[in-house]
Amino acid sequence: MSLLQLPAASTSSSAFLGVDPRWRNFFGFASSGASLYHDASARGFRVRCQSTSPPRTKRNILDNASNLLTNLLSGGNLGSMPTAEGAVSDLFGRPLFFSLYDWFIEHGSVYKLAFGPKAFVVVSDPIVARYILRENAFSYDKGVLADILEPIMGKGLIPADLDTWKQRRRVIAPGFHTLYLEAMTSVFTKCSARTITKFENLIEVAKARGDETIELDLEGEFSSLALDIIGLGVFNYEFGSITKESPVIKAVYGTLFEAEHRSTFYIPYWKVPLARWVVPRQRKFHADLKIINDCLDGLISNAKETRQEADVEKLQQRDYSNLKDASLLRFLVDMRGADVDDRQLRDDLMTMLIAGHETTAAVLTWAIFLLAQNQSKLKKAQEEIDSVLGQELPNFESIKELQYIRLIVAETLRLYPQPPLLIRRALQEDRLPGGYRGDEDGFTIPAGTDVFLSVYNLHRSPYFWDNPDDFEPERFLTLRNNDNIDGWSGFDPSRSPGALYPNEIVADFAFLPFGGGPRKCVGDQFALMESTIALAMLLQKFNVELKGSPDSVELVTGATIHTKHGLWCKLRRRA
Ligand code: HEM
Repeated sequence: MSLLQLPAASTSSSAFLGVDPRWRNFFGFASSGASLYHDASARGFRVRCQSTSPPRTKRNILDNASNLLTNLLSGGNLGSMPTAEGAVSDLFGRPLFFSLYDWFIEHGSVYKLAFGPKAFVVVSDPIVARYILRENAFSYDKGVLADILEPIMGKGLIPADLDTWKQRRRVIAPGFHTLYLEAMTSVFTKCSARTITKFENLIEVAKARGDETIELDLEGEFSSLALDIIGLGVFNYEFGSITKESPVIKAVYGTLFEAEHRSTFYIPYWKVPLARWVVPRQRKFHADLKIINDCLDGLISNAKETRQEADVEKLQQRDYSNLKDASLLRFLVDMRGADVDDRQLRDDLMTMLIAGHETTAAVLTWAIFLLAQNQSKLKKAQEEIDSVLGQELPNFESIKELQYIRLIVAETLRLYPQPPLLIRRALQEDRLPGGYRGDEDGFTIPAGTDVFLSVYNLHRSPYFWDNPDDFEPERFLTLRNNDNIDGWSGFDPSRSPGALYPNEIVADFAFLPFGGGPRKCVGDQFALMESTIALAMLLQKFNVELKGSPDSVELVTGATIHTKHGLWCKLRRRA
């Protein structure tokens, strides 16, 4: 087989960008541009809007052009690195991360994926991942991911330049302190209870027709639940999306849809001059952004008007039971010495809204998908829930006792990591260490090289996991210690004493559900507790089966792995 060649531009809607539509899903590793959010955004509305993203400067354009050039040139300059040669058909009809897995098995844990002169380094190795994410983290930035997200998240933590990131991370991370997380468990419980009530009401209606079972798209329901939770937890805003649709909710879905669409395109079409005024989808996107930004601006100005300044240590000791607003925004505004302009705050909030919404919804979706196919494990989960909770609601303390549910959440993240790939770009020439299965001496990569860290490959690697494709939450209790692999310390829970959930430290970077190193997810504990509570409350009340066969649930990926047509399930009240 020969190296992939870029096909010629076609005459389709993408043609004005010079991109063959067959290549449009390349960067986002998607098999389809369609998504869960399509309907919500398609029913959107238009509002005349002002610019909400930073002005395009000559400098920006030059930087992008020079990045692209460096990257193109680096393609042929990766020395002796094994090269994946695939057929174009490998890229279509299924998400690219499946092909990246096949090439990993064939070529080893560090290989070059070449597309004509363009090349990416694909890493599926814990030693190299640890090096890039932790040991030499500041020699890499987010590369193409930042290009895609910057118009939406501005200088929020994910796309931020290093200086801004350092400043904001220092302020935001302490916001996720223990008392805040404890206060959040009542938000998780309250919102999950609303979802449960909705299902119970639907079952009552079904009963009136003589039916005990309802059929519904749980992915859609989890998306609403996660949106309501992130709104309350991050900026004390009640989306109420479980029961209603509002312009702000529509705008959030519209923005998410566009973010996903952008992540599935190779060329940044949104940077084409005048596109935002001429292309209807771009106009709608900017209108949606304006609606969200207006809403966030209102919340920020309210929070500032009621500011009660205090030192960070004092804020972390607040009596949350007496606070009307326990949100992260309250914390960020009240923190002494952390004054920041409204625009930065808005970028922070927008980043957390997007980073914390779809990811958690995806965890719940795939957990149910896996459990529905493993009814004995679902029963085991329900037995634990019955013995820990009975008919009571969960709280902060019960999370500690819901061990099996926590392991289900971790195992779901192993099999369906969100996102399946982490993206980096080398800021300078670097020497990657030898991996466990690659070149002993490692490889040199030039500045500008785009690196894909395949979390999916790491999590399903036959070299680190027994029966890697099987759903076995229990595996985390008996992980083998592969200390015969040079440079990798194996699995060892004692490296992370007190951790409630398996993490990258325990696995020495063979398990990366939230990344690792300084850019590790700042909301990991929030998300894990949210998923544990929502799952426990659902299984406490209902039995779940898939409506169709597991094979009929098609996967698509943008930033996260989700289904093409929803996760249609049958729900029945437990006796
Ligand atoms: C199950 C749910 C979640 C998953 C799987 C997840 C996963 C991740 C991963 C893998 C990263 C690292 C990305 C990289 O290194 O390129 C990340 C970063 C981040 N996540 Fe999460 N996340 C989740 C929930 C949340 C929540 C609930 C929030 C906020 C409330 C959040 C906020 C962030 C932020 C701000 C970053 C950027 C951190 C930085 O660069 O300093 N995430 N997330």
